[in-house]
Amino acid sequence: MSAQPPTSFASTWLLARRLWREHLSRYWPRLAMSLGFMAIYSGANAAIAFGVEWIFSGLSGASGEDVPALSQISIFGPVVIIGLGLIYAGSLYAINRLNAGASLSALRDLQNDMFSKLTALDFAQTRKEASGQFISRFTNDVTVLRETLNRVASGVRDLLTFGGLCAAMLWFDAVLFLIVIIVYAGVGLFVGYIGKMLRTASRRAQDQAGDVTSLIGETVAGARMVKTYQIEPLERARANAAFDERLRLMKKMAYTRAMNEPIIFVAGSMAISLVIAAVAMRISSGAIEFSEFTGFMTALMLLSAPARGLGTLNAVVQEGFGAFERMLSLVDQVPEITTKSNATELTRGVGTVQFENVHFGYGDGGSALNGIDLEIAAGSMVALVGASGAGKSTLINLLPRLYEPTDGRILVDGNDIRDVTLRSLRSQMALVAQDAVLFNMSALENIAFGRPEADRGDIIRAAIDASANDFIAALPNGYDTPLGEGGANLSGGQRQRIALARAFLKNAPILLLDEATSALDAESEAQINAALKRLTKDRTTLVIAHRLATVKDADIIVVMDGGRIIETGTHDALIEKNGAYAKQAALQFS
Ligand SMILES: Nc1ncnc2c1ncn2[C@@H]1O[C@H](COP(=O)(O)OP(=O)(O)OP(=O)(O)O)[C@@H](O)[C@H]1O
Repeated sequence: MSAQPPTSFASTWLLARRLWREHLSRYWPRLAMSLGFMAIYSGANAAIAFGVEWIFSGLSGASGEDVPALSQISIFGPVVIIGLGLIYAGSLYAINRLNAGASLSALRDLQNDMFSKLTALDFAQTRKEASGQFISRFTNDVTVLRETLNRVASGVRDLLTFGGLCAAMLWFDAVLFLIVIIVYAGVGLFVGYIGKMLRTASRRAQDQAGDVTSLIGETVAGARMVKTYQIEPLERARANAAFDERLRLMKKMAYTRAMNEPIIFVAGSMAISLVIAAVAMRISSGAIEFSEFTGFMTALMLLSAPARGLGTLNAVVQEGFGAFERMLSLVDQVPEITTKSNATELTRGVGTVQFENVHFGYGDGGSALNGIDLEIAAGSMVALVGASGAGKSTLINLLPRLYEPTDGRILVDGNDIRDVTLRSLRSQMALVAQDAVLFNMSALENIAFGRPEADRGDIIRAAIDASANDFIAALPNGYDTPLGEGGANLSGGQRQRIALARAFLKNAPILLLDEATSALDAESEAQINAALKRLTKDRTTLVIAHRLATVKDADIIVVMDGGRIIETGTHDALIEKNGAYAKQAALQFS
C-alpha cells in the first residue's frame, strides 16, 4: 500500500515538481512549442471580444444611409471572425498534438522506470504487496495520470485564455472587471476544498482497484481449484463485494466532482448579473460605451469555458497525483540486497558451499533458521529433509541472496556471498523449483532464460538432455510454439522438463532443486529421474528431497527441524543411528 502523505498544497507542489523534473522536462521543446500555440490561441480568444466590439461600434456609429460603412462591416466583419476562428482551431490542433506526444512519452518512461524498479526489488519486497497492486499501477494509475496530464495541458491553455480575456475586460472597464474577479476568487476557495477531498478519495479508489485486479487474476489463475471445489458462488460474492466497494468509492468521487461545474456555473451567472446591475451606472456616467460593453460581455461569456476548465482542473490534478503517488511508492523503493561498491566478480569455481552459523527470520518476530552450520563439498549432493516449515526452502533461498541472513555468513568457493557481485553469484547457480515457472513465450525462449546468448543448437541440446526434445518437437510449431501463460498448454511433467532444460543450458556449478512432488505418470517420472541424474552429475546440488531415490543417492542427508539441523549423514548411517530420520523414513518408505 502506498504511503499516505497529507494532501497539502506543499505535497501537491512537491509532486508537481517531481513530475516536471523527472518525467516531463525532457520533452520541453514540444511543450515550449505548445505554449507558443497556447499564447496564439488565447490571443485569438481575446481578439474575438475586440472584433465584436469593433463590429458593434461600427454598427451603432453608422446610420441607415451610410452604405459604404455598413458594407465594410458586412464584408470585413465575417472575414475577421472566420480568420480568428481558423487561427483558434489551428492552434488548438497543434496544442493537443504536441501535448499528447509529450505526455504519452513521459508516461511510457514512467512505466519503464516502474518496471525496472519492479525487477530490481528484493524478492521480499515483491512479496509485500499483492501482484494486483503492482499491475494496477501500470494500468489504472497510468490511465488516471494520462487523463490528468491531458487536463493539465488544457489547464495551461485555459489559464492563458482566462488571463487574455481578463486583460480584455480590464481594457474595456476596470470596475466591472473587479466585480467579476471577486466572484471568481470566492469560487476558487470552494474548488480548492473539493480538490483536497478528491485526492484522498482517489488514492483509496486506486488502492482498491489493485485489490480488484488481484481478485480477477486469482480467479483466472486458480480456475482449476475454483471449478473442482465449486467455489464459483464464493468467488462471485467476493467479486460482488469488491465491485460494490468500487461503486461506493467511485460514487463518492463522482458526487464530489459533480459539485464543481454547478458552482462555476453559479459564479458565472452571478458575475453576469452583477455586471448587468452595475452597467447602467457605468454607461450613464460615461465610463463605458455601449459597444465596449458588448465587447466586455463577449469576453465574460467566453470566460465561462476556461473558468469551468480551471475549476475542474484542481479536482483532476488531485486525482492524478493520487495515482502518481502510488507509482512513486514503487519507484522510490530501495532494494536492500544489492552489490557492494567494492564487490568482486565470483569466477566459475568448483562449487563448494559453506553455511557458517547462519540465522534468519522473516521479520515477523519468529526465526526460520537458527545457527545453520553446513559444509558442502564440490560436486556432492545434499538432500534436505524435515517436516513442513522446518526451514528447507529458506535455506536454499539464502544462497542466491533472495534473502539475507540476519547473522552468520555463507561462502561459495571460499568467498562470502555478500562480497561478490549479485550477477556473478547468481550466474553460478541454477534453480529448479517445484512450480516450474514458464512464461508466455515460445519453448525456445523459455529455455533460453538459462543463458540468453545461447544459440538454437545449444538450446536443443539442453532440451535433449532434459528429455524435453521429443514433446517440444511434436508441438505445432516445434520450438517456436508459444507455451501459453504459465505454460498452460503443457502437462506438469512437460513443464518440469522445460525447467530442467533451462538448468542444463545454464550449466552452473551449483544446482538448487526443489523436487516436484506433483503426481507424474511412471514414464514422465522415469524421464525426469534420468534427466535429473544427468543434471546433478558433477554439480554441487542442494535438493529439497521428496523422492526416495534422491534421498538414497545423496552424499549427505541433512535433517532439519525448527530451523536447525538435527542430523546429518548418509541414508544408511542415519537409518543405523535410528534417530529422527530413521523414524521419518520408516513412516514414509514403509
Ligand atoms: N515469506 C515468508 N514470510 C514469513 N514467514 C515465512 C515465509 N516463508 C516461510 N516462512 C516461515 O518460515 C519457516 C520455514 O519455512 P520454509 O518454507 O523454509 O519451510 P520448509 O521446510 O521449506 O517447508 P515446506 O517443506 O512445507 O516447503 C516456516 O515457519 C514458515 O512459516
